[in-house]
Amino acid sequence: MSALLSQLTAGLDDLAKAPTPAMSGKVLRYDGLILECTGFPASPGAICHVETEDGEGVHGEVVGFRDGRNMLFLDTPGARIVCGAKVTRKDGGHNAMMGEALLGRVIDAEGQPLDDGSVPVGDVKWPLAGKVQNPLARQPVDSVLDVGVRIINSALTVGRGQRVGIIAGSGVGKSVLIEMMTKNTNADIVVVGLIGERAREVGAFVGHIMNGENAHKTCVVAVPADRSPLLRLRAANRATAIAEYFRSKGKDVLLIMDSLTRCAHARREIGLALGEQPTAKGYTPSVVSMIPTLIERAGPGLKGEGSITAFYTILADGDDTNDPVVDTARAILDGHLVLSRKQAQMGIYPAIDIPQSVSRVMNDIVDKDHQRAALKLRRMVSMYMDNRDMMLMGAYTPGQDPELDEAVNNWPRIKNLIQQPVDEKSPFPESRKAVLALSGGSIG
Ligand SMILES: Nc1ncnc2c1ncn2[C@@H]1O[C@H](COP(=O)(O)OP(=O)(O)OP(=O)(O)O)[C@@H](O)[C@H]1O
Repeated sequence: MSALLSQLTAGLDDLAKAPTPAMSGKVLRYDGLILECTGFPASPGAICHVETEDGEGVHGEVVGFRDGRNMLFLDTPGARIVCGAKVTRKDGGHNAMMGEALLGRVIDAEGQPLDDGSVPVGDVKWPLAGKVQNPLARQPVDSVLDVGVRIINSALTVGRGQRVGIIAGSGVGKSVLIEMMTKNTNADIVVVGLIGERAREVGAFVGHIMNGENAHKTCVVAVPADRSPLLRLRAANRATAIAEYFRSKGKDVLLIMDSLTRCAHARREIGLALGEQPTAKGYTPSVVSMIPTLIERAGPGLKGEGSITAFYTILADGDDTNDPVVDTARAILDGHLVLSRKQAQMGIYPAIDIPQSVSRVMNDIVDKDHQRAALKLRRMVSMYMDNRDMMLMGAYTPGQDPELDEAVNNWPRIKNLIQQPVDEKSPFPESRKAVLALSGGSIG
């Protein structure tokens, strides 16, 4: 017995004397963005500190290793790094601290405050890349999430756990729409990821949503366009991780990611810098795999958990709705809202193009009367919009097509249903009543 004990003690002593693996290396190659250093144990996603000539130091994320060397993508492109500079591994690359302290706060990709408050201190460690869930164990999407926007609640009803794209060109009212949802939803928690937007816009947007009645249950993660692509992707992961954390606590979370396209651009920048082959519109294969990975993290939770209802804004450059990001996202999302420039030009806001938009879960979560009324509204809008040019030319004569006549006669009421000022809230029961009243269903 005593021999075994002394053997064990000796073993422990040896272990204590063994050299700990070096957690630092020296810069060998640097092209202004990607850095290679002598290898040390660090998996992709780990954060390292790199010494700079001016003594400030910068951070980089390990994106891989090759021939025994670590490759880092820097969060400060063009930093003054010299050959042989020291690279040291830091903690905190893979996890983030979560807790109630995040609510009512605006933070950056690293979890540092962008508002006037102190660093929000969480008490639970959560992986930034998310926790893998058994898809079969997830709850179904079977109840309505009230987003407070009449046309969405009534004609494109969103379910708790649904993932929806907002596809739009520039300046057609995306930001105002997400501001309305953020302020008016009845979700328990709202998480907004502002990724790669203009800094001025970020400030204005945060100012608006953090003054609403939902501000106390809202967390914003913001990284403007001028920051490194790495930070932009980190912010998207952090926002999703925060939503996952609150879902695991049984909360129904509304996650808004503005924009998925800028996340794709960030991934493209990193992929190209690492030598990936560009495909359509310069997007690299890693972009196509990143989009489903990010979107699949949202959705309903496991039994006893809450849900993440997610909206991803997708920029249709030049109003091209066949963009690869639009295509990839549309295939995996459970619905999309297309914002129409034509409708915005007519001054009808929110400029949601009803015939082109779809909520794939609506029929599972609303009653039959509501479904019929929404379908009728869709037909009337489509009829009116398709024949509008003819009417403007004076070629429309009533009495030739009863469906078109009905759409024309109802147009002022349809417009009233769609139009909603920024500061107006339209709860789900009221929105449902409005569409049933318009389409002649029983309101009951
Ligand atoms: N519900 C609304 N009621 C009245 N006006 C609106 C509404 N929604 C949008 N607008 C008008 O549309 C303009 C553009 O909206 P917004 O800034 O949301 O567009 P965007 O698509 O986010 O633009 P960008 O692509 O530049 O970020 C607003 O300044 C406002 O005049």
